[in-house]
Amino acid sequence: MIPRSLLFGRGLALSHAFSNQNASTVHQQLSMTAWNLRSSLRNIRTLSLMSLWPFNVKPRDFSLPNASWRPEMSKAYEYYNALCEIEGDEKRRLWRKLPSYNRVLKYTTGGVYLSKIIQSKARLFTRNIKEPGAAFEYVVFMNKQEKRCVCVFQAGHLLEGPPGHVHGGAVATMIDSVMGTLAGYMSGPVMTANLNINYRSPIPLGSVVLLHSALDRVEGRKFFVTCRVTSTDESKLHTEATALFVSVNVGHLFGTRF
Ligand SMILES: CCCCCCCCCCCCCC(=O)SCCNC(=O)CCNC(=O)[C@H](O)C(C)(C)COP(=O)(O)OP(=O)(O)OC[C@H]1O[C@@H](n2cnc3c(N)ncnc32)[C@H](O)[C@@H]1OP(=O)(O)O
Repeated sequence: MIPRSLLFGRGLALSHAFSNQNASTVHQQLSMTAWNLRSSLRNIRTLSLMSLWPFNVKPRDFSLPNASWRPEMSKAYEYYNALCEIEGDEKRRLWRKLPSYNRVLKYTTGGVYLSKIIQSKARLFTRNIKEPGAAFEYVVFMNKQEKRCVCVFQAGHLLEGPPGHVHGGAVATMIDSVMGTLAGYMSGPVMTANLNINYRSPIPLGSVVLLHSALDRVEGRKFFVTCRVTSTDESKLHTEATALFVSVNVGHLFGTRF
């Protein structure tokens, strides 16, 4: 049953509308009531879309182009996207564009620290700002055969560190995410064990850069990965990094080793 407070927002009730008001006020209030009813139904629909049931909504793919992308971002995207379409045969394609969602898993159980409410509210750090272009705008292209990937990254205004430039932590976040995505793509679930970064030149806020990441070597569960952040024409080096990722079982990720 729909609660009365939802149907008649702002305390507006039909009985009240008909008792002491003149006709035009009654008409106005009836319109308001209809409006409230419509907006309540909209609310209910929104609530159902927000539910934890995993199969009712197609999640937004944040890696697709949007209006906030600068021409340089679109150009780099189109370049790598064209590489993805070179081979007709799906299996023989060297490059793949990875989709990107704002949740790692729709709903997970078994975490020792997370309540179900926190789990349901959890969002991927790099995708938790909905406003297009405000923060991390990026897309990853993967080349599994060559054990490398390229990420096109446009740094939004919310990522400021030094005036007019991107925060070093935001750069580190992107580097960790891209290297982690590569290691994870090659091996399954991984965690960052070690990350070393050399900042060579600051990245202007709002600019577009490329992150080139490669799998250097594998030793048992250890995946050694490198990353270079450059301008889109690759003439300028912004950042260099190396990292160690250790493959883990799913239980480790959720805090329950089984
Ligand atoms: C799944 C869904 C995917 C979704 C995609 C979303 C994309 C987003 C991607 C986002 C990505 C973001 C990613 C994130 O942000 S991950 C979040 C940040 N990372 C962490 O919180 C990790 C915390 N650490 C641990 O959990 C454990 O220490 C790990 C799992 C790393 C290892 O503990 P474990 O008990 O399992 O293994 P082990 O201790 O036997 O060690 C194994 C081997 O590793 C060597 N070793 C360990 N540490 C170091 C070190 N610091 N330097 C050098 N070596 C080190 C060690 O000597 C040994 O070598 P060997 O003796 O065998 O030779």
